[in-house]
Amino acid sequence: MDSLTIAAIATPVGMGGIGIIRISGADALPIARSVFIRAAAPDDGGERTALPPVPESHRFYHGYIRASETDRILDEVLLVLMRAPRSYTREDVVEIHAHAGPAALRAILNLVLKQGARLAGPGEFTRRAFLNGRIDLTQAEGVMDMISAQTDRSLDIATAQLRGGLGDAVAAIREPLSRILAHTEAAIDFPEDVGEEIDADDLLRALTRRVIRPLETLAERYEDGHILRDGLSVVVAGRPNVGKSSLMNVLLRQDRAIVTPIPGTTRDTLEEQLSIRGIPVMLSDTAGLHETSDPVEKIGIERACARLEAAELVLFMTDAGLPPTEQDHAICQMIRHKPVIWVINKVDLVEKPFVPNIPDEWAAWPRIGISARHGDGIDALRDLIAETVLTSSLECESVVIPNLRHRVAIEESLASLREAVSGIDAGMPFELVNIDVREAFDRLGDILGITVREDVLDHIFSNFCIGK
Ligand SMILES: Nc1nc2c(c(=O)[nH]1)N(C=O)[C@@H](CNc1ccc(C(=O)N[C@@H](CCC(=O)O)C(=O)O)cc1)CN2
Ligand SMILES: Nc1nc2c(ncn2[C@@H]2O[C@H](COP(=O)(O)OP(=O)(O)OP(=O)(O)O)[C@@H](O)[C@H]2O)c(=O)[nH]1
Ligand SMILES: [Mg+2]
Repeated sequence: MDSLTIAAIATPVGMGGIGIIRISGADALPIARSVFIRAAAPDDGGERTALPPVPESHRFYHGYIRASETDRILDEVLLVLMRAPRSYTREDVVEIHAHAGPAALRAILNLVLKQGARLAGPGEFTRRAFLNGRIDLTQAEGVMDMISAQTDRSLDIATAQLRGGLGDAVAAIREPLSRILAHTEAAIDFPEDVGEEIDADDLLRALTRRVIRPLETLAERYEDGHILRDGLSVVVAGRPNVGKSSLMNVLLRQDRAIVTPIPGTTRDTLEEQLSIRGIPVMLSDTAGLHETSDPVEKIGIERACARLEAAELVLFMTDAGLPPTEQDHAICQMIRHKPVIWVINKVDLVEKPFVPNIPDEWAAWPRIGISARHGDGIDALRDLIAETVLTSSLECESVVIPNLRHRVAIEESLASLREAVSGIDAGMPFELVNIDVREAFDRLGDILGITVREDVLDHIFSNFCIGK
């Protein structure tokens, strides 16, 4: 990566009150100077002036952006300089706060680029913050999650990560591991000095207690983090016509799915993201499950089954006015190992829902009567979903493992540590054990971005938006 000064529009495209152009690098100030003139301040005798030779850091200057060739004023702006290292990237940063409008901002950006800045790549400001040591890689990833967070809970996770929660947890495990590593390496390099002193039992105890167990605890939190980040996969399943699509619509508060009295209305799987009591949910409506010879319906039902396989919570729906059928029992066979809420729909049609001698499995599921058509019981259903999710898997702690990259690194680290342990148990020489310990240590370094490869960095930051 080059060390050129970079620039980009930092605010969203579109119309808004204010838009910000951000410039970072050694030339940020000279570039800003060449495009900016200060507004006439009364105590300057009404003269427009250039920026002072040494502008104050973190102070707003009021003025204009001027194209030097044409002398044309492009916009009235506020400009702020943040002197290295007291800036987001730890380089000199200049922000131009202009009127937001796609054309206006682009014109200013073009001017800045003409003065020698390069257009920033996706996430490049944050990448520089990382490379210059202001934040670790998990914090950089937290920045990204923060931007894409759509619900309060995913926001909580991103904020914790941004503050360094995960990074600190990993660093706290990496630290004792580094001491163990130093020890085993010394044993190799100077066997006559320390070789005798290393006690295999002590080593095993330290590895297990200080490293392996804390790492295992951290790994367990991945699932929770993933749910809060990508949304819990909730699938509505049941026979045709029980009201699945109606429930989808009422939960989404919009007419998303087609609803008709004709069984077999929903043919394909529909999927929408929503927030239920602050929990991000990916909700799927599926084709009614039953035996059919219709080839289109068949495909829809196959898709529904595939979706059910992957579901993290199933809303199993029956019709309050109808007795359970063979079909219902077949569906239950499919979902019996999953968390299920039994949703009895159309309670508006009956005095009492139809629940005669149901199988044990059904009886064990939390059950709720609703009317998807009239909205009865929907709030209670939302509560029940949140409660089921929170009590079954999600214990939202401040430190969770939110992405696959982290999980893979932790799993690899654990695998190497277990190798090391069995090596020590088997009385292998430290030279060999040390290879595994070093490997485990490096995988933890990957999480923080200490030992991570350039192409991995490219991949992570390519998911960012330009200007961040
Ligand atoms: N106008 C503006 N608003 C913004 C940002 C920005 O870059 N510009 N941010 C961009 O994401 C966020 C705020 N995050 C920031 C994080 C660190 C530093 C920073 O300058 N840190 C230095 C020095 C801090 C100090 O002296 O107080 C450091 O930590 O070394 C700035 C912004 C959100 N709002
Ligand atoms: N009375 C009453 N009718 C309902 C209720 N919920 C849905 N319906 C009606 O039941 C019929 C079927 O509803 P859908 O939501 O299309 O049912 P579905 O389960 O998606 O049906 P398929 O897509 O064919 O599997 C429609 O006529 C709805 O208006 C309810 O709570 N009460
Ligand atoms: Mg439907």
